[in-house]
Amino acid sequence: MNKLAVPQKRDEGWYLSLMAPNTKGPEFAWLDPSRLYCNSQAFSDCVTDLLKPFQSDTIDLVAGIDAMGFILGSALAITLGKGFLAIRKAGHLCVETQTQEYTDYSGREKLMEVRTDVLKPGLHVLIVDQWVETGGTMKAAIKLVEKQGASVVGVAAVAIENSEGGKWIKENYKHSHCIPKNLQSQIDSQYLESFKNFNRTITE
Ligand SMILES: O=P(O)(O)OC[C@H]1O[C@H](OP(=O)(O)OP(=O)(O)O)[C@H](O)[C@@H]1O
Ligand SMILES: Nc1ncnc2[nH]cnc12
Repeated sequence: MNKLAVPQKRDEGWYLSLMAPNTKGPEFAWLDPSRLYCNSQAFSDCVTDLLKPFQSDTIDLVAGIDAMGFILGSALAITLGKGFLAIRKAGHLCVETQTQEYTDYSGREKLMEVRTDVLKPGLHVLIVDQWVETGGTMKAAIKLVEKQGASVVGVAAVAIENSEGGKWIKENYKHSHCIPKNLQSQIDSQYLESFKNFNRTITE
C-alpha cells in the first residue's frame, strides 16, 4: 500500500484505513491515526469532515488538546481562519494558568492546564482532540473552557468511542468525528478490519 496514494473514489471515512494498530504491546488497545496526516488528501478530507456539522455555527477560537489534538486543532483553526489555543498537559506553560484534574484511559490521575488570559465570556470555542476513548480528557478540557466563562460550541475528534464518557459527550455537546456508522462498532472494539492487511502492507 502506498500510504500517500489517493483512491479514485473517496468513500466516507476512506482515510481511516491509513490508521495503524498498536504493534508495541498489549497495554492499551491503540489505533494510531497519525499516518493519515501524512497523506495530504486524507488530512484535508478529515478536516473537512470534522468541520461539516459546524458550518453555520459561530466559532471564535479553536482549542486543541496536548499533544495530538494540536495537529488537527491547528488545521481546523487555519481552515476556519481562527486562532488556536493550546490546552496543555500541566507543567509546560510558563504563564498564569488554570488547571483541571482528570483520569484518562490509562486510569492514571492527570492534570491539564490552560492560560488564563484568552478565554472569556462570550467567546465561542470548538475543542479538538485526536481521539475520545473514556472521554476523561475531553470532559476536563470542556470544564476548563467553561470555568473561564467561554462557551463550548462543540467538540471534534477523529473518533469518539461509545464508552460511557464518549456517549455523555455525544448527548450533551454538538460534536463531529470521522467514523461512518458501519465502522463505529469496530472503533468501539478498538480493532479495524483493515488491520488484517497491516502486516502485509507495513513494509511495502
Ligand atoms: O478519552 P480518554 O480516555 O481521556 O483518552 C483520550 C486522550 O488520549 C490520547 O492522548 P494521550 O494523552 O495518550 O497522548 P498524546 O499526547 O499522544 O495526545 C488522545 O489523543 C486523547 O487526548
Ligand atoms: N484507543 C485509542 N486509539 C487511539 N488513540 C487513543 N487515544 C486514547 N485512546 C485511543
